[in-house]
Amino acid sequence: MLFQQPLTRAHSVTVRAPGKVNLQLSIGPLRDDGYHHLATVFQAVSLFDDLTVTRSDRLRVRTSGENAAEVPDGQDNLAGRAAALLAARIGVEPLVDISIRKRIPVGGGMAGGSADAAGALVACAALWQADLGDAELLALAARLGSDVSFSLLGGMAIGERRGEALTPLPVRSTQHWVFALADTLLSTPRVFAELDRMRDDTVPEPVRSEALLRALDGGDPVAIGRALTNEAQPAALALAPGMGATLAAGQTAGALGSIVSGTGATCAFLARDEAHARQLAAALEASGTCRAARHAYGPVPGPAVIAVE
Ligand SMILES: C[C@@](CO)(OP(=O)(O)O)[C@H](O)COP(=O)(O)OP(=O)(O)OC[C@H]1O[C@@H](n2ccc(N)nc2=O)[C@H](O)[C@@H]1O
Ligand SMILES: Nc1ncnc2c1ncn2[C@@H]1O[C@H](COP(=O)(O)OP(=O)(O)O)[C@@H](O)[C@H]1O
Repeated sequence: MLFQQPLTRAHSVTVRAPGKVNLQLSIGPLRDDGYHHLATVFQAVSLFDDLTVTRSDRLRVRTSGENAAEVPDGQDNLAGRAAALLAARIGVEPLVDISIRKRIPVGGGMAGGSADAAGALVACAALWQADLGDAELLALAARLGSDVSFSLLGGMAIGERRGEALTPLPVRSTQHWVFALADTLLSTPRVFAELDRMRDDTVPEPVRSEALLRALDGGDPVAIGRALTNEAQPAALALAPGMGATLAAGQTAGALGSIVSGTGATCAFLARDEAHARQLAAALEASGTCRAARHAYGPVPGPAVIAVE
């Protein structure tokens, strides 16, 4: 059992849930159901949201931290939806206060909402001593959003279909990243719609990048940096052109790879090692092309219980 940590009548459970970056994002044609087939390589990274779930008389969600005002409350919040879905599945009332401390940039292409949903599944499963297997928890995750299954799994994985069909990848090395946080938020459906608008009718099915998988196998950061690709990037740049200057600043400062994270608006820069990442972060902040630059590393495990009361 990967995700469940049964507890005896705890009052509250705190979980730490990581964000993600896509090292490859290949996007097929628009499907009839409004989604796109993907071939992506997800990596969970050390930018974390902390989420505390406490027994209560009703379902509430409160958010604090950067851009908390942009995050909805209650069942519009993905963490609230996750708690309600799990409660319905196991036949209990979703009577919990969920308090989220956000560090993953909101609308940043780093799956913060999905991290919170996955964190809520783990925390509530522990609080309610839910007797579910990993496969069933992953299936609940997939119903909440395309990215939530990976947010639950953590580590590194290939994602296919909507992104929910996962093949875990072995971890051969640690990557050090700098994430340049933007002043703007980007909406995932808007970026996909812009991509569809920019493309002609002959979009091929997405394919896994063998070059990236080989580079990850070898663990050489220079090769990994060269193999980073993101087909959503032109659409994200069309909607948030300011990211162009951020990407250029990272390249000038010596990043091994510079890429929009998912559908943006965060830019991700690969560094040689931790010291190089700290230099890059300082150079990006000095460039004035982003709101802030954060060092993080990956892969890291999925949501983990860090406190029980
Ligand atoms: C693009 C990715 C890449 O990892 O990440 P972000 O940049 O948002 O972090 C994900 O696929 C985002 O996953 P997630 O945020 O869970 O998306 P969902 O809630 O399932 O879908 C939101 C909307 O995005 C579009 N969508 C999402 C996934 C997919 N495979 N095809 C799509 O076209 C659809 O318009 C859908 O209505
Ligand atoms: N717990 C949550 N955290 C962040 N955003 C959430 C959450 N629940 C719902 N949302 C909504 O999802 C939108 C995008 O979520 P987020 O995961 O931060 O970005 P992205 O999809 O770019 O990775 C937000 O603008 C917000 O309206």
